Amino acid sequence: MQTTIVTQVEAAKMGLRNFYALCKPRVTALIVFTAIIGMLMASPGMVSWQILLASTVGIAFASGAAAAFNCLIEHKIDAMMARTRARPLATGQVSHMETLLFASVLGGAGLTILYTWVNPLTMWLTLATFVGYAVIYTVFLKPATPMNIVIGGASGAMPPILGWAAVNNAVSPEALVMFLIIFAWTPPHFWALALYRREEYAKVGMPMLPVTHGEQFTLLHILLYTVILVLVSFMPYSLGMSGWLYLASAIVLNVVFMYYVIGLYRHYSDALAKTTFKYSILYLSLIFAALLLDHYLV
Ligand code: HEM
Ligand SMILES: CC(C)=CCC/C(C)=C/CC/C(C)=C/COP(=O)(O)OP(=O)(O)O
Repeated sequence: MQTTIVTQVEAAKMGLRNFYALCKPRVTALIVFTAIIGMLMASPGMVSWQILLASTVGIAFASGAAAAFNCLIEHKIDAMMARTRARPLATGQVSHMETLLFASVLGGAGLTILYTWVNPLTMWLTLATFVGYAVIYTVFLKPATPMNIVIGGASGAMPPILGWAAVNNAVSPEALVMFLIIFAWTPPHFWALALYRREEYAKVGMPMLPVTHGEQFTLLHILLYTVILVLVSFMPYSLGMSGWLYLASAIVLNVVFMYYVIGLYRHYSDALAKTTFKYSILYLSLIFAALLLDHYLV
């Protein structure tokens, strides 16, 4: 009897772990972080905790559901790539029906929370973001063009706009600047990974830039988008949205990013591409943290 209960508890824990993994938790965490900064930047003072809580939960649920839909649509290619083969759908630990139900309930709950406790504008923008990633990017762009992530990156860049809209019920130039930072950051972020994973993408027939146009062309594009990122990252300061603390942080973060990207362009290695990819995540986390610190301290 006791053994049966223990087994059932273990099975339930395993089930929860699988559904959690479907939400791509670490990516969703950074997405939600940028959304929260969008909320906090939207007001000179403190934002009401009810709006903060409802928006965070609503956006997190919608983002997790979008990731789960992506896993559902891509389970076959996920099963063929070393990086993704342990995902619960690829291993068969959760079924297609369970995933569909989970993603629908989670996404529906997220949108309902946003509509009811935040505002309809945020709900509609989040729905558009959801469709942009789960349908436009995953179904149409990803298998069709090496520019998939440039266009699809618009969905990943939306969270600060969602956060801003949650607080102000509007979209403003400051929110667009934060959008632009993530939008310009996405190509170096993804192509650094796609370079050292290019054989896997080629094997599953995904037309990622290193597969279709080769190493040197991809490196040049990483470099060009990083230059755009550097320019865009100074906009919060030049528009008077942020002060010296942000400026100093952006300079340091940009110098390091350019150092990696130029190094990669001159002497490519998988190890340096991996370091650049990892640094891209640190870069985005810190530049958004700097926006926030500057907002409250300077
Ligand atoms: C179309 C846009 C994007 C593409 C194609 C992309 C692609 C990827 C890929 C392929 C990985 C590796 C995941 C893994 O190994 O499981 C990854 C990791 C990651 N991405 Fe992105 N990404 C995009 C946008 C974003 C955005 C907008 C954010 C956050 C604001 C983000 C944050 C992260 C984080 C935190 C990781 C590390 C995950 C981990 O360590 O498990 N990405 N990205
Ligand atoms: C608020 C809201 C609805 C946000 C949705 C936007 C969203 C979840 C963007 C995530 C971007 C992402 C995980 C890209 C991974 O690329 P990939 O899917 O090509 O990577 P993979 O090869 O690891 O599956």
